[in-house]
Amino acid sequence: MKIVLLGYGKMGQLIEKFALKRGHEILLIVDKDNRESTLANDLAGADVAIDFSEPAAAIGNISLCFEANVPIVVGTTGWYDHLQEIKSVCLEANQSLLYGSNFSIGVNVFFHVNRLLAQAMSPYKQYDVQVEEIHHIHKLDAPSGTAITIAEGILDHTTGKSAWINNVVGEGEELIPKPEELLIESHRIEEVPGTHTVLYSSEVDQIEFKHTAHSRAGFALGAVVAAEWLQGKKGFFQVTEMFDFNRA
Ligand SMILES: NC(=O)C1=CN([C@@H]2O[C@H](COP(=O)(O)OP(=O)(O)OC[C@H]3O[C@@H](n4cnc5c(N)ncnc54)[C@H](OP(=O)(O)O)[C@@H]3O)[C@@H](O)[C@H]2O)C=CC1
Ligand SMILES: O=C(O)C1=N[C@H](C(=O)O)C[C@H](O)C1
Repeated sequence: MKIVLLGYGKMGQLIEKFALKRGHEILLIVDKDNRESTLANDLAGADVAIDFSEPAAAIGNISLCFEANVPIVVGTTGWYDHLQEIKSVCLEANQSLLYGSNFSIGVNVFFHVNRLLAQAMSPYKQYDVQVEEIHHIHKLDAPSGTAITIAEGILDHTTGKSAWINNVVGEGEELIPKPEELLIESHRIEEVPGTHTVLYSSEVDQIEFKHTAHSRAGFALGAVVAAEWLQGKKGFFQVTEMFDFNRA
């Protein structure tokens, strides 16, 4: 595949390595030096674009790819308030987009089991549930996209909780969750790649369900595999659609 990289920071550079290893070609890199001047014409000839830029840049990059008729994989988080609007544009314009808050296999298994766990816990009202995420201090968005996906999985299966709220520990005044609110607690510590924990706590015990990324390799390889998966498909997809957990 001929790939355009939108964003060439920590993730973009690692994705380049995995893409080359898997026999792909990097056609164009769009980053701080050329992002203002990049036009749809510059993307001509690309099979796919992979966006790991920043929350404020994602929508512009998606529009650029739609204009250029180039399928796009979006790993950038923090733009999900615009998801429905982008989905409509994508479908109306017959374009291809795959997005995911987390491309690692481990986290996608975690998403699946998180839903099963929420279902199993739903009758036991003596347990309160909370999500915790830990990331590096450079992260621009909070809560993490992964934590939002986890929270949505819990909210879908937990009666009595209707929305999530977020506290970034050490930043501003901490919100006290109401019983119907699901707390996502965010921590920003040194260079942590990404740790997510779901906690069910009662007076007598606690269940901790945790995923720890040891590096960014799982995210980067997953993004390249997602770009391969998207080839020849039209429509609006989530990374979870690449996995079939019902086989086991
Ligand atoms: N879905 C997943 O599996 C994962 C998602 N992420 C998400 O990916 C995003 C990037 O993460 P990461 O690589 O760690 O961040 P970095 O800050 O290391 O890299 C982002 C890069 O994007 C550049 N950039 C900013 N605006 C644009 C633009 N309009 N077009 C192209 N490039 C632009 C930045 O340049 P400059 O510094 O000059 O502004 C920077 O080099 C984040 O939103 C993060 O949450 C991260 C890991 C996994
Ligand atoms: O910014 C990061 O680093 C990460 N962002 C994604 C998120 O917001 O969930 C995925 C991963 O946890 C790393």
